[in-house]
Amino acid sequence: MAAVDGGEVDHLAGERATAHFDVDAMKVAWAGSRHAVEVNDRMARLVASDPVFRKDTRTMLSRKELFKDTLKKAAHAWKRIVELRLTEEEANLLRLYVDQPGYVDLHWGMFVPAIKGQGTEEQQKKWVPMAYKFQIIGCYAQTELGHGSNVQGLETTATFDPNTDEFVVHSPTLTSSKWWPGGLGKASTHAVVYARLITQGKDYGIHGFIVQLRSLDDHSPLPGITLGDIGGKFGSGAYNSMDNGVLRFDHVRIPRDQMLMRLSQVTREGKYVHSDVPKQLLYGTMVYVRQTIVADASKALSRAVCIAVRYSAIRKQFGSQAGGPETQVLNYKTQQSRLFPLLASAYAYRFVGEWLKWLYTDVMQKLEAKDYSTLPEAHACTAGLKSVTTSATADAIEECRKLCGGHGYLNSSGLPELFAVYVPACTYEGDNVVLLLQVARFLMKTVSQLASGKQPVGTTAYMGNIQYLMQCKSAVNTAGDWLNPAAIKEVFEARALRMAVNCAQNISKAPSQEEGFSELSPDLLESAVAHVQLIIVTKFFEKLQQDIIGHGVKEQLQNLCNIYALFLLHKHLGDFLSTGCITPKQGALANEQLGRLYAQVRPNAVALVDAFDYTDHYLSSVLGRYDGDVYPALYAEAWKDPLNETVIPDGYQEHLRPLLKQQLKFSRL
Ligand SMILES: CCCCCCCCCCCCCC(=O)SCCNC(=O)CCNC(=O)[C@H](O)C(C)(C)COP(=O)(O)OP(=O)(O)OC[C@H]1O[C@@H](n2cnc3c(N)ncnc32)[C@H](O)[C@@H]1OP(=O)(O)O
Ligand SMILES: Cc1cc2nc3c(=O)[nH]c(=O)nc-3n(C[C@H](O)[C@H](O)[C@H](O)COP(=O)(O)OP(=O)(O)OC[C@H]3O[C@@H](n4cnc5c(N)ncnc54)[C@H](O)[C@@H]3O)c2cc1C
Repeated sequence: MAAVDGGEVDHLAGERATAHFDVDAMKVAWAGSRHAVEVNDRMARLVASDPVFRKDTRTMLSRKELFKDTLKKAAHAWKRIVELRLTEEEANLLRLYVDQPGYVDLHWGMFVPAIKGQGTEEQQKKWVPMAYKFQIIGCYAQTELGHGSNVQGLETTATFDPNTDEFVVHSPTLTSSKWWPGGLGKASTHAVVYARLITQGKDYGIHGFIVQLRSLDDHSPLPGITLGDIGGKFGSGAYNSMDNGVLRFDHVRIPRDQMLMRLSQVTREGKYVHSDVPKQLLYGTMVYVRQTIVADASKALSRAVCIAVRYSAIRKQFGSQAGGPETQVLNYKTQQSRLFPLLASAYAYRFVGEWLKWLYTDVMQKLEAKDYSTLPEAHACTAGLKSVTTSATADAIEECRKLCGGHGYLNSSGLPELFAVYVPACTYEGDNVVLLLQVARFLMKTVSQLASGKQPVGTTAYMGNIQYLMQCKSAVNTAGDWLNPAAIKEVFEARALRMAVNCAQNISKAPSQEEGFSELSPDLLESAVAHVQLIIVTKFFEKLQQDIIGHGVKEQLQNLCNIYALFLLHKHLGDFLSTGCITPKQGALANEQLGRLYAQVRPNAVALVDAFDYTDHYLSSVLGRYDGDVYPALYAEAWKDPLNETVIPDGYQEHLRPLLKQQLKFSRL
């Protein structure tokens, strides 16, 4: 049976007509500038119009086919980047819209930044141009079979041999095998390897080394190196396009100058010298990537929300008893109360991601000038925001799948693959719980310094207002009062501070700081989440203070900001009540206001997801199509499944026919 033809109609035109704002101006607010809209659009369309970048049959490919397809796409993307002389910004976007995880992500996302951040100028001059021209392919080999979170616990050794001026890189145990690095399994020729530096008989802890893994002539592993892929991962398609790898070293020798020596050096004689920079700069690449992961969260979340909103406007159920039309599921208040907070979160993460990028750039400039004072805050912000936004996004993608009912479970909805690709973000680049505990540690330090009169700055500046925030009571009296940014900010600040102070007080009752921290760690996690949510809410309000142009755009963003904040208040009502920041009545008023805000978003919902400006190719979802022509597309998609290549399935003769024709009968029948 062939596919049914779809019409040329925009089934969502009615929805688009009800929008109260200028969608093109909203595109600018979302993307950050008119230039960003233009370049995003151009790169997305370039990818969408190129048959090599098709991805509609991806989930049906075998692992080998998928990997080969990824190599093909990466090579083709590079060819186009060179042919069209794309700028770095354009090239990054082109890769983003190709939308298939692969070795290039780690090559550009971690290998190059690691060399730039931790290599000397000389090392950068030698290695970066080769990496930029793809004469070498690199990955980031830190995690081992036995240790990922605990970086200080890594076991791989790099022992200096002064006789030959080389390091001997070795995997002393099974658990020291490098395990997980993306791009390592099959593609990379080089890696930045993290290993314990041993010289003159002393262990100086973890350092980075550039190690060649494969021959540049025939790609075979170099002597002493064992490596391969670690095996299939969660979901079909999805992250299986990536060759996450295993790597073992058997006394592999590398020249001394392949230790990344910007932060510390080993001299020709084997003397260890540490520069006067904080040793945590070794973790700089992780800080950089965590910051990019926050921006990625808004991308992934907005994709899922775009699919769920458009489909919810098309899908109709119930309400036609009198012969009238059925109800669009988007009109159900339950659908709105599940979906609109996710829509608001997508915008919130987009703006906090923008701010985090600014913070990161600012910290980097300060580091260049040898000012290391903002490093702890940069670490806490990147770790905390990475954790909160990825956990919420992973949950939200799954919620969007459910919001699309049964069809959301089909691969052709795009949601299963999006979830499977996205969910490891909660683990990679730092397990989300481990990272939140880092934030909590930073908060406990800040609280303990309050007593000494040290004024907190940046994202913890609110803690300086401790006298007021520990005893204030919200003055909200009506549902409308919750639209006042000051009222929202006050309760979020009071909640975060009171939770942190409670933890600090309880820790101080324990026999030791360490025992108290461990005992209180579940509470500390919640305290860290409260602090990070305050940052997101605050940055959304700050965004609204900026010059936002376009008819109705600011009003829509205000609604979304209020939804984001009041939804969090509703979700974490227990925190706000138990810390005495609000009364149960005020909690109920917040919920009442939320309902009103959802009603205001409803006519704008489709236009608000249109403002993400995603092509159908990037969305890769029959449910999220721009034209809303969902049913013919679903129908056509089914016939593409390999199972439908023949009318009679493979296996009929061996297993179905004998069963159907069997003469044996159960004796009881
Ligand atoms: C375009 C680009 C696209 C990119 C796409 C990429 C694709 C993505 C694909 C996926 C790719 C996935 C790729 C991958 O997955 S790569 C592998 C990622 N691995 C991890 O993230 C491991 C997580 N673990 C750690 O980071 C450390 O072990 C932690 C932090 C847990 C402990 O650490 P440690 O054992 O040392 O102990 P400590 O807790 O006593 O801390 C000691 C002090 O250090 C401070 N501190 C700690 N950390 C930092 C920091 N970072 N900056 C500044 N400071 C820092 C800390 O506050 C404390 O300060 P103080 O309290 O003493 O003052
Ligand atoms: C898809 C993917 C890609 C990756 N790519 C790379 C890469 O390119 N390069 C690379 O080097 N690595 C990579 N990794 C590895 C990744 O960085 C680690 O898996 C991650 O840091 C988590 O470490 P772990 O696996 O050791 O988890 P574990 O630490 O073993 O976590 C197991 C459980 O223990 C809990 N836990 C651990 N420590 C604590 C603690 N102190 N307190 C409370 N709870 C704790 C965690 O919350 C978790 O629930 C990748 C991983 C994945 C899944």
